[in-house]
Amino acid sequence: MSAILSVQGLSVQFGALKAVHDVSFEAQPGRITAVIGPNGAGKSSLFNLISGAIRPTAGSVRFDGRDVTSQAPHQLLANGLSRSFQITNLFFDLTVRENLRLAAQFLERGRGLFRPLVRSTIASHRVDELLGQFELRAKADELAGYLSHGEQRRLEIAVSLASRPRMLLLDEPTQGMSHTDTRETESLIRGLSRDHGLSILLVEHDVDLVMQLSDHVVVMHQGQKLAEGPPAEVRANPAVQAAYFGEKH
Ligand SMILES: Nc1ncnc2c1ncn2[C@@H]1O[C@H](COP(=O)(O)OP(=O)(O)OP(=O)(O)O)[C@@H](O)[C@H]1O
Repeated sequence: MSAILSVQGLSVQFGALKAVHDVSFEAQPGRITAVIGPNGAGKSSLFNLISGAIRPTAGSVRFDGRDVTSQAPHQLLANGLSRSFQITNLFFDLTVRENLRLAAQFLERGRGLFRPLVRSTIASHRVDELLGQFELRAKADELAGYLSHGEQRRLEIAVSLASRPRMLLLDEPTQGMSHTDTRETESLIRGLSRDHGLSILLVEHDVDLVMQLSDHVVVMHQGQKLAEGPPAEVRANPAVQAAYFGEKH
């Protein structure tokens, strides 16, 4: 199988600090790949490098065989790579439906200015589909700002998927969630991969979540890749235990 995402020698330096140093890994299509590591390991910086928020000092990011290094988020989206932050993509003073509608409008790009009816049907259909898939139909006409935290995170993921990307980058998708919301989000993410064939890269500090959810785990430590492999193998790695799991207990 050829990788959908390939990160090669990626590095970023803030002053003297090598926040990410020479990190390489691949993510396979339709699989859930996770990046974990203790506080300050460089996870967020790596996420920002891949999602185009910051530029690398060295290295490259290839998506679906194409060099996308330093591409802006909207260019990445046009190439099929979407990212979901922690609720920051939402407009709180718009309804759930309006938030989805705005994101789904991306599907109508390039279809010509003079075909408003066709364009509107495509976006409406996608909104309807997402309301059902993310169990937000009952909340469709509520303002996003009035939703519970868990519902907002669900809407945020739905917004990220509105344009039908092939890969989704998730930054700590369960941060600040209740236990119940975390379990629901976990099964939602699993469903996106298993039932919809979506490729997912998630950056997460919740080790238990990562171990249950991921097909492949990349462990970061002090800006570098410490290990990678299937969850059970990574968990059993003595270097990982010392650097990461050791810290937890
Ligand atoms: N824009 C920046 N300017 C300067 N230093 C930064 C910047 N962003 C991150 N850092 C530093 O780079 C290192 C890695 O930070 P990063 O946030 O990537 O780690 P992390 O693994 O996501 O940590 P956490 O789990 O605590 O969020 C840290 O020492 C951090 O202080």
